[in-house]
Amino acid sequence: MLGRKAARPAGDAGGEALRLEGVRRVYGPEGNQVVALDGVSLSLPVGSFTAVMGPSGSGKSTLLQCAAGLDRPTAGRVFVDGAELAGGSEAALTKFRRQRIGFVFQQFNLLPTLTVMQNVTLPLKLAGRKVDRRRAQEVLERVGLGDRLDHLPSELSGGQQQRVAIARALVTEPRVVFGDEPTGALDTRSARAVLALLQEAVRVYGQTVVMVTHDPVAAAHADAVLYLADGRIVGYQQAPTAETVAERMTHLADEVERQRITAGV
Ligand SMILES: Nc1ncnc2c1ncn2[C@@H]1O[C@H](COP(=O)(O)OP(=O)(O)OP(=O)(O)O)[C@@H](O)[C@H]1O
Repeated sequence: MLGRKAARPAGDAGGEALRLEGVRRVYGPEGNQVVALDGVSLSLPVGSFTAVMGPSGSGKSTLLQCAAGLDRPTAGRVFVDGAELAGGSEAALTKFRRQRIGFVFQQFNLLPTLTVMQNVTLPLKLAGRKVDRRRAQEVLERVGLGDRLDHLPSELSGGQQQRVAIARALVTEPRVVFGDEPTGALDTRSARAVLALLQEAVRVYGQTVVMVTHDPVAAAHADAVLYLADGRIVGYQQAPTAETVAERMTHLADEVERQRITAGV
């Protein structure tokens, strides 16, 4: 019903969606540098739902930005669906993102003067693709907003706005959808609805999702959790539950604190 990906069963990996090889991101001038990512390598299969967790400042957002082509690594390589997100011009990077990547932000980032339908069809327009209003409507129905097409974002609740943002991220059938704290600004009930939609995108439609979160309950909706500390991957957990994630996060925070004290930082 929703195009070529619709029938892909959950768990039918069908290859690698995202690959990072030795990704490093250093901010700031020589002599005053911050190493935000310190050689991150990972491989995520198509149709996987991964949460990224770690203490504040561990590099989660930087990882997402580098993987999504919103930022350039200082060193290392990023591949999305087998294609390298390489040097090139800003325009080339933008084109790469528009063709292969969807992004959901904490603050929704909808355009306030465009209707729900216009917000959702915008990525198709920007990518120079046919604006298929029927397809956009189907995706909006999927997120439960089929009856709000002509409304402005300001006429919707936060949870509804985030569901529009999810529809906007899914409409181009991107290779990977990235979410940076997509439930961070929502109440518990709206957050649950958003997480259920992301799960459905993965399980029913074979989408690949990578989500940064601080919330163990949100992380437990993913198939696996990647733990970051000081710019490095320090753990990987499959079939997470809110309890096991919370426990690991507590240990991780204690461990990072101990190391910082030992290092005199
Ligand atoms: N533009 C920048 N310039 C300088 N340093 C930066 C910049 N962006 C991030 N950093 C630093 O890089 C490190 C990683 O930041 P990042 O935002 O990726 O962490 P995070 O795990 O997402 O943190 P939080 O959970 O608090 O959002 C931090 O030490 C941060 O201060």
